[in-house]
Amino acid sequence: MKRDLAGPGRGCYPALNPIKSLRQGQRVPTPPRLEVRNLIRRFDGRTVVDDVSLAIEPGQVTCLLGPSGCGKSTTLRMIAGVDMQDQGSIWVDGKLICDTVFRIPPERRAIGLMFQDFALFPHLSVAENVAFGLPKGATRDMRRVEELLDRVSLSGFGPKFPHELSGGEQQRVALARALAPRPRILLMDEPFSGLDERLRDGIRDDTLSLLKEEGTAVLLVTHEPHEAMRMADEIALMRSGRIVQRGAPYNIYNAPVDRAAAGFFSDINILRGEVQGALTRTAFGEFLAPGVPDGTEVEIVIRPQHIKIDFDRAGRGPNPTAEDGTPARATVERARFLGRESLVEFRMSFDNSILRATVPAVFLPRPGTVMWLMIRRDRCFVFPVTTPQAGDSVAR
Ligand SMILES: Nc1ncnc2c1ncn2[C@@H]1O[C@H](COP(=O)(O)OP(=O)(O)OP(=O)(O)O)[C@@H](O)[C@H]1O
Repeated sequence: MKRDLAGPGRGCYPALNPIKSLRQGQRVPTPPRLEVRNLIRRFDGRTVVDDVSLAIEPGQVTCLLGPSGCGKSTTLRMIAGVDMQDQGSIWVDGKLICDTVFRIPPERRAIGLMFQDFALFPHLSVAENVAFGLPKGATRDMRRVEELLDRVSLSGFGPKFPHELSGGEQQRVALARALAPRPRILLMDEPFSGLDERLRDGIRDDTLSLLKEEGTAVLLVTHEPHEAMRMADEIALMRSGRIVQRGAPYNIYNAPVDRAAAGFFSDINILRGEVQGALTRTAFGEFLAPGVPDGTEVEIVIRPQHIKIDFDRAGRGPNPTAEDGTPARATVERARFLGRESLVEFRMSFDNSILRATVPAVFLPRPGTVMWLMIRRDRCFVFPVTTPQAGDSVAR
């Protein structure tokens, strides 16, 4: 059945009601460039995408970030139209493009794709590769091709063939090819994963400025927190098929929703304690746990860079402060210089547990040295106890 997508009914963006809005003297809200609502996908009875909803504005880069197998690529494939959801709908500029009944085919979605294997056509020149998605015929807009090649710093490369280019150059051609038809939306699946580590950050930055210039709404899939922090206006953190947290990189990093979210972005230390009278006792003094019943175990998460180190003063540490709280005595187990920072592992006198601290300098105290540690209380997160995960340092 052919349906008029602009008209009322299923294809009409339900949040819009111009008449009502105008009566109230308000501006008509613009629908997001891309919106997915409650997408669900099951394979062999297993739910791999579980009620995923997202909205992306023009010029915005959203990163779908999560560990391998959490359902990121499957989400992208449904938006691209190469896989079908079992439930949920996909909307572009307020118009339905796909639900479980209605489906616009991939080639008519005006969505650009740049997937992991961005393979260029080997028998076509660079210019022909970039022109591939443009309307066919003699009038193909070669000015657009030249403009894009120039913009990805490959002007003059048009007559070359893909095998004559480096991996980074090929990636830039692939980006130009994806952007040539001016897609309203670009879906990128681990687009930088094949590149040399040293090249990546530069290419990420160049790609980001081009995407911003073009005003494209971008959904980028990655399992690398560093990449998401560098590229995203918004991160959607995904785990086991669900989006567990969404927000600006700063907010996701500084206000993680749970212990696993904190641990996804960096190494973490865990202090464990039992709540008694709304307080948890740790090596670093007492922490407030308001409203938590007595006897509940909680975890206090602290990143290694938020641990302060001080010297021993004949068996005493620094005086407690409001910001840092009570210092705790610890002995150096080992110290390593990692380039940008030094990583020092301490054994806590309080309970023999290990805590890791980083220092942005060369700092290599001898094993056995007694020192005092303080933790930035404003950088601690208190969560109910969950199962330990690889990489955690747990103190009790
Ligand atoms: N066609 C399929 N048939 C059966 N299972 C599938 C199919 N496609 C994906 N899966 C499964 O769905 C889950 C999610 O896969 P998906 O590729 O979306 O994960 P991902 O987060 O993108 O992982 P990665 O970062 O490793 O690419 C995986 O367990 C995968 O094995």
